[in-house]
Parts: sequence; C-alpha cells; structure tokens
Amino acid sequence: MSRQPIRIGARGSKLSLAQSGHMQARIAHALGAPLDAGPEEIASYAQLIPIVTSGDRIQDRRLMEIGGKGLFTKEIEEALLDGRIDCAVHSLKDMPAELPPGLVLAATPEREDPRDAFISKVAQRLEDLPHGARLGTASLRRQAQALHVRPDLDVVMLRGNVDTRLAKLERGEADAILLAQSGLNRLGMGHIPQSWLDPLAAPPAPGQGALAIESRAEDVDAPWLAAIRCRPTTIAVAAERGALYALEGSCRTAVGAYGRLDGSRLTLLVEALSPDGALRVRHEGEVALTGDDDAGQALALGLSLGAAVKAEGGDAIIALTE
Ligand SMILES: NCc1[nH]cc(CCC(=O)O)c1CC(=O)O
Repeated sequence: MSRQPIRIGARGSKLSLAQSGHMQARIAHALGAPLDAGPEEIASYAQLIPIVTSGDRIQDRRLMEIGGKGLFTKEIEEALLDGRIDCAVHSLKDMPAELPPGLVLAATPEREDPRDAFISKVAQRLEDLPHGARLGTASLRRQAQALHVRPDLDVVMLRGNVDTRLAKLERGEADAILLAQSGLNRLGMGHIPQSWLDPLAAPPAPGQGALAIESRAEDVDAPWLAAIRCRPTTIAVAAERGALYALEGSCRTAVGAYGRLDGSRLTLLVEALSPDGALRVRHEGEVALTGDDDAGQALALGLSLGAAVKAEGGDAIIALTE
C-alpha cells in the first residue's frame, strides 16, 4: 500500500513540539493508525518535520520586536507553499486575522482548558495577594484585568516562554504570574497552578486554549482535516475572533472574549479594558444557531459585540505604546 504520511511542520520550542506531537497522534489515528500504535507506526501516518524559524534563531529582543510575530511564521509558510509540509500547528490566539494567499486556517480541534491560571508562592488566588504585590505578565489583557480587581498591584514586565516565566517567578522577580492553563497542560505541568481566573469574570484571550491547523487552501476538503475539526470549538472561536477583528484596528487593546455553546445556543462575553484596568466595557450576547451557517452566525455575533464594546470604550481602551 502506498500512503504518503501527512507532514507536520514543527518548531523546536517545547510548547510547539508538544502541540505538534499531540496533533501528529490525532491525525495518525484519524487516518486509521491503531490506538496502540508505536512511534514508528504513527510516523507512517503523520510525521513531524522540524523547521527553524528566524524567531527561533534570533536571540536579540529588539530585533524580535521589529520583526514581530511574523518571524515565527515566515519559514513555516514557505514550507507549506513549497509543498515540503502539509500543515502547521499554531496556538490560535497567536494567529493573525489574515494569512498569506494560498494558505488557510483549515481546522480547529477540541479546545483545551481556556482559562488563565494563577501561580504564586504567597497566595492561593489573585484576590488574596498582599497589598502592592508584584504581578508578572507581558500581556496587556492580563495586566488590565488584574488591575481592574486589584488596582494596588504592581505589574512587572515578565516575558519569555512558559519555562522562563516559571523560572523568573521562582527567582523572585514577581510574587505571582498568570499563564494559560492549556499551555501548562500540554507541557505536563497542569498541576502547578494554585487557582484559575473565572472566565466569566476575566474572559481569556480570543481563541485561548485552541490549536489552529494551517494548511494549503487546496487541501481544505481533505478527509484528515475533516477528521480533526471540532464543531463546538470552531463555533466558539469564530465568535471570539469576530470580537477581536471588530476591536483591533491598528492599535493595541486589552481584549477578552469567551464563547460557550449549549446545544444550539451560543453565548459570547466580550470585554475591553483601559491598560490601567480602571475602565472596563463589556457586552454579552447570544444567538440561536440555525444549522446552515453556524460559524458565520458566530462570527457575526462576535463582530457586533466587538463593535458595541469599541463604540462605548472609545479611545480609553486603546493602549498608547511607549
Ligand atoms: N502568548 C504566549 C502563548 N501563546 C499560546 C500560549 C498557550 C495557550 C494557548 O494554547 O492558547 C501561550 C502561553 C500563555 O499565554 O501563557
């Protein structure tokens, strides 16, 4: 039997490898690999192709800031367009609104835990931190949501991958940090957090916890892609990303969005905050999905709630970057 394995482009970072490895197994089983298949048999259905991106090579942070997120995607997208790989696995929350011509966001598999996790040696919950405690985060959304409930906190810039941020916490560079629980779960560190933010009190980043499979547009109807799609995830994240599109423009905004599907009823909570957390504008809405264009209805709900938040928040929710 001649069957070409699906080739998955994989960056070398721990989280990327964990995410790609997870999807390698999912795709292999979707294509018929037995549940007890070993690594070699899995690889005959789906294999990981290592790709080093400029972002992985460049260590200079100033260059990274100039190049932005594109530094991590350029080589992957070239490999997709050249036919060296068939798909790439991303964190949906890091995906731009628009992809290069010929490439599509082809599937969103089952979402992991979308919540933000609270990690600290001095408190069980964000609310319990001592007055003036240092919260380490590089996320404008996490900063604003934390300051909204605890304006006394001292937000300190804490960058880097999950391991780096945990090491900085350990070294005492902050009293507490917030991380996506999904990333921790995928790294086998899901037991670390002390507690979680309630997603209705502090909605996560749009798409947080979901993976996005990028592929060539011509492959979008392939059975292996159909097999890994998750309908409730696709609908929830379509709504959340709709809110993000409506709010983004060219400026940085602290945006949280949380979509939930209950039968055919989709509920979406959207909020935007001023960077200091003092102003918080939120709208919640729902739609009864009719079944003929659920993702389209979800996107429309997100766009309209996002536009409502933007209209009400105005300039106050736009962060003027230093
Ligand atoms: N911004 C970094 C980033 N991008 C994706 C994840 C993992 C979370 C996910 O799967 O959405 C993380 C780590 C974090 O936010 O703590």
